[in-house]
Amino acid sequence: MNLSFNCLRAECCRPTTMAYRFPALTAEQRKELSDIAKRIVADGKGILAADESVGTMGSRLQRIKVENTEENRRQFREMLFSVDKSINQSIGGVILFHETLYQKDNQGKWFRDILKEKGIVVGIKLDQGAVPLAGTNGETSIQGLDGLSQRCAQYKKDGADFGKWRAVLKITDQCPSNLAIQENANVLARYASICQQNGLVPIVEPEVIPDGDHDIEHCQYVSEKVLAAVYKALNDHHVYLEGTLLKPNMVTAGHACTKKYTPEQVAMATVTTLCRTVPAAVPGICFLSGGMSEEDATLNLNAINLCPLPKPWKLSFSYGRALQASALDAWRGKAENKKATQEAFVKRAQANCQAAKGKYVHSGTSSSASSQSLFTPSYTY
Ligand SMILES: O=P(O)(O)OC[C@H]1O[C@](O)(COP(=O)(O)O)[C@@H](O)[C@@H]1O
Repeated sequence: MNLSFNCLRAECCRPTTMAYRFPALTAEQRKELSDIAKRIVADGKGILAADESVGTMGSRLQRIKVENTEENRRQFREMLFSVDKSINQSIGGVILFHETLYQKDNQGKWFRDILKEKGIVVGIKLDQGAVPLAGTNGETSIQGLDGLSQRCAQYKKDGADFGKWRAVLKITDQCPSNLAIQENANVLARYASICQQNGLVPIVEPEVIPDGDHDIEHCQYVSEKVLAAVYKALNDHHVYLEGTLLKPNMVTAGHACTKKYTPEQVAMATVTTLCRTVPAAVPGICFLSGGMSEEDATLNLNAINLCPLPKPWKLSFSYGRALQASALDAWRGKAENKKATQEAFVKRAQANCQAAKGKYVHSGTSSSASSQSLFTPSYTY
């Protein structure tokens, strides 16, 4: 038998680079990756995305009139990471920014050790921001592939077990272009492959941002095109899907759309999109919150988990703004607000854990911070 052909039928015999003959990963590597991915999304757990870059954190802190210094960023994050150990019932992973991975608490203990002792998996933001795609209507690619393998190897030694890379696609009359879709899919796949080679589970984040007045059908059409391209590229790059997590946008109308949709409509459009594009081998899909209010992000996630369509993946959260807005509002840069800050964070984490099981019951008493829109126009770094 000639094994350099992928099919024995004469009419379609073509030489091929068969991944099974040149395996990208050993059985041990695959097991490690799949175990990490499953741990992060086990039993309704989700991810705290505390990986805001310095600039993004600056705009968060500006809202509460706190100066964007390294020490203020450290203090806020220490409050989140030092909550009671029971947080591990709702948070399976925390994504850190480079600076935070190398920070310590007031007692001199590494943040990463604090998280690991709680049984929480440590992740690291690996992308290095958007750059223009020439010849497009302001579209972008993401940089950070150069030296990525060395960075991943170092982060793995320093305690990280998963990575995150966010690509940004926008909806306008001409966008996203085919170039932006293909380029970002390919870069995400290359990043995912490099992560896996270094023992990090890649979180693949192709975000279709909610700017615009498009309706939900338009967002669904675009999200399907983007996700289909991403999974084609991941397959082309021999990425082991069982050792990945997807971080997509929910399928919603644009922020300026006048028509409003219920959580059930968002859920139906979102799960339909995922059914059409995301293989069942992917263990978990952790949504970003994309500027929704904390409460909307929780209600939509709950509706998604109640949606009567096939759902072969865990459907959970990887929220930045929707897990931290009330906490930031409670903190306002004052040490004496520690208890209120931690309570606000734990409350959102528990609510989203319930939503990831389709068991969230809205209490009817939302704080003003939790129902406030967290939308930031053109949220591209
Ligand atoms: O612009 P930055 O600093 O990369 O941050 C992007 C943020 O977007 C996310 O990918 C998703 O955050 P949201 O849930 O707030 O939409 C976070 O992980 C990250 O903190």
